[in-house]
Amino acid sequence: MVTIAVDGPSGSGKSSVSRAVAARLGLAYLDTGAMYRAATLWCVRTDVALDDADAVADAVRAMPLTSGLDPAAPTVSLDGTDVAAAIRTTEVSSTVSKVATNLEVRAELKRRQRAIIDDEATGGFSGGRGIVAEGRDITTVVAPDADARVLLTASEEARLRRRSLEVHGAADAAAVAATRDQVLRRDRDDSTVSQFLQASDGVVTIDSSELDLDQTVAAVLAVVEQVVPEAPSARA
Ligand SMILES: Nc1ncnc2c1ncn2[C@@H]1O[C@H](COP(=O)(O)OP(=O)(O)OP(=O)(O)O)[C@@H](O)[C@H]1O
Ligand SMILES: Nc1ccn([C@H]2C[C@H](O)[C@@H](COP(=O)(O)O)O2)c(=O)n1
Repeated sequence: MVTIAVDGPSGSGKSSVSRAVAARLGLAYLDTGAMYRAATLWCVRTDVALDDADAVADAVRAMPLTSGLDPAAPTVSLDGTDVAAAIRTTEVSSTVSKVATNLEVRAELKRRQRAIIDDEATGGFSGGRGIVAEGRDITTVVAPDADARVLLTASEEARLRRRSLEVHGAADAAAVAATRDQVLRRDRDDSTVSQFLQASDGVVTIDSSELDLDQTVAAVLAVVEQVVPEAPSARA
């Protein structure tokens, strides 16, 4: 069983890179940001005001969330309904930090994330091979005992350009400006409860500003090979 933890700010490439690393190593893949997004959507759909911290925490503790761990096709569903697209709307992206900065919500989602990671040690999707989990507090709070811990960073400019291209299909000044809230303001709010802007002790930093996706995946695989020599070999 190998556990790989990846944290980083918005647009640093955590999800794309972690998915690819999990696929190459035959591991499960857990997108913890999707869990916070699903929690936000659940509150909206059950008419819970996001400013009511106690009501939000109660709603999240009762949330019927399922996370599919196949890196080739990760899924997220609420009460059996696929919400993969619904959790990526601008409405969810711009309000998710309200839920993610609720400390009772964090405790509940940490408990669920830990249970998923532990399940992969004995079976689960990977059949006991292990998992790549990514988010904001995986290297520090959820899995500080992970075999490999990586902080994936990129310059503000690179992160804005990537998110702008992804959401607006362009990276001109107007498109980048429209992306600032979802990247910079969100990081500012989220970093009040998690440490993902600087690496903690023992966490390896990879700066992807000047790397393309394949090069970044290769850099993470190289770290894994170095610090976890017993990890499964990467598939082509
Ligand atoms: N090294 C890279 N070079 C160029 N583009 C990249 C790189 N890494 C990721 N991308 C692209 O940047 C966009 C954002 O990547 P991704 O969603 O993986 O980031 P993230 O860190 O998970 O962001 P968030 O936390 O906001 O969800 C995607 O379109 C992805 O294809
Ligand atoms: N471990 C985590 C994962 C995510 N979050 C918060 C921070 C983000 O605003 C939100 C959505 O994450 P994304 O899908 O953009 O990676 O969830 C967190 O606080 N801790």
